[in-house]
Amino acid sequence: MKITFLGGGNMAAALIGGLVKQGFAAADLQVVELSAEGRSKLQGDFGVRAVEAFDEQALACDVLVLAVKPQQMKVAVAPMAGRLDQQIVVSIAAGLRLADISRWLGGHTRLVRAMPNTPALIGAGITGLYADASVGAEGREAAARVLNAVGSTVWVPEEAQIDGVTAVSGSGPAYVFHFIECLQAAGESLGFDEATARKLALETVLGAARLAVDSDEAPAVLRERVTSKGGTTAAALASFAADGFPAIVTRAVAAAEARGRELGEQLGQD
Ligand SMILES: NC(=O)C1=CN([C@@H]2O[C@H](COP(=O)(O)OP(=O)(O)OC[C@H]3O[C@@H](n4cnc5c(N)ncnc54)[C@H](OP(=O)(O)O)[C@@H]3O)[C@@H](O)[C@H]2O)C=CC1
Ligand SMILES: O=C(O)[C@@H]1CCC=N1
Repeated sequence: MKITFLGGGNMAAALIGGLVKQGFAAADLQVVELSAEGRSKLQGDFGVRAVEAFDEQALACDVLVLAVKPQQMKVAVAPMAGRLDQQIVVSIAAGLRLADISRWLGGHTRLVRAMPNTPALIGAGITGLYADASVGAEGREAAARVLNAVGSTVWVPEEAQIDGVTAVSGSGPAYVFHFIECLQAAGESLGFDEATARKLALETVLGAARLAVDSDEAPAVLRERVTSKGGTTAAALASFAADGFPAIVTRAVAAAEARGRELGEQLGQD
């Protein structure tokens, strides 16, 4: 399967790195990337063909992954308008709706919306997928194959739910990194040096996530098992509750979802 990426930034590099690690041949992967520095990094790191603008070779792919920023998409896809045929086009852009992308592409409808996340780089991504009704089983399989190479996938039945996936797992790694930063800073405030505090925070998040993934029990049950009555964890969790932690998370995720919808509405007017 030949895959071309439009845009070779953070997320495309995570996907390409993941695909290469999973055994996809670099010769089957291409990138169209404006920046010369970006192109030479992708060529150097992964051995993929990287070009500045679309040419026939870049167009001759089975799957075209649109990986530029939402605000760059309309201009970036213009050179392809009316030149696509059987390619499955997978947009990973936050917010952008398939109807708008289809219009910018001159009416191409073999479109899939995907929302991956950066752990794709280590094969631990999670991607939400939604396909236009005109995409058959083969097209859905092709899109899922790309994303399954870098982690797991879930299909959602409504396109609007991709904004929810974006808010939970697309942006989610940043929330977890932020929590790690805060836990490390809290450790440093107790007198640990930076390296020790980071190790304590990182290994805790890694171990807890692994335990939760491996367990049949709900995270709430695992949490209760750490929480001795009248003990230290109970004191910390009471402090979280007093500060409204669940509501803080709910509001943050709602803000991300609303921003996705807003981006789609604003940029779709063009
Ligand atoms: N980062 C993440 O965790 C995730 C991002 N996404 C989505 O992925 C997309 C890319 O995000 P991200 O990788 O972070 O962004 P980046 O800005 O890192 O990557 C976009 C790349 O595309 C290049 N580019 C811009 N215009 C063109 C063009 N016309 N032709 C070719 N290349 C072009 C940019 O160059 P230049 O910098 O010079 O403009 C840049 O290198 C976004 O739509 C985002 O919503 C989805 C899931 C997770
Ligand atoms: O912040 C963003 O808009 C993108 C989409 C999900 C993660 N990064």
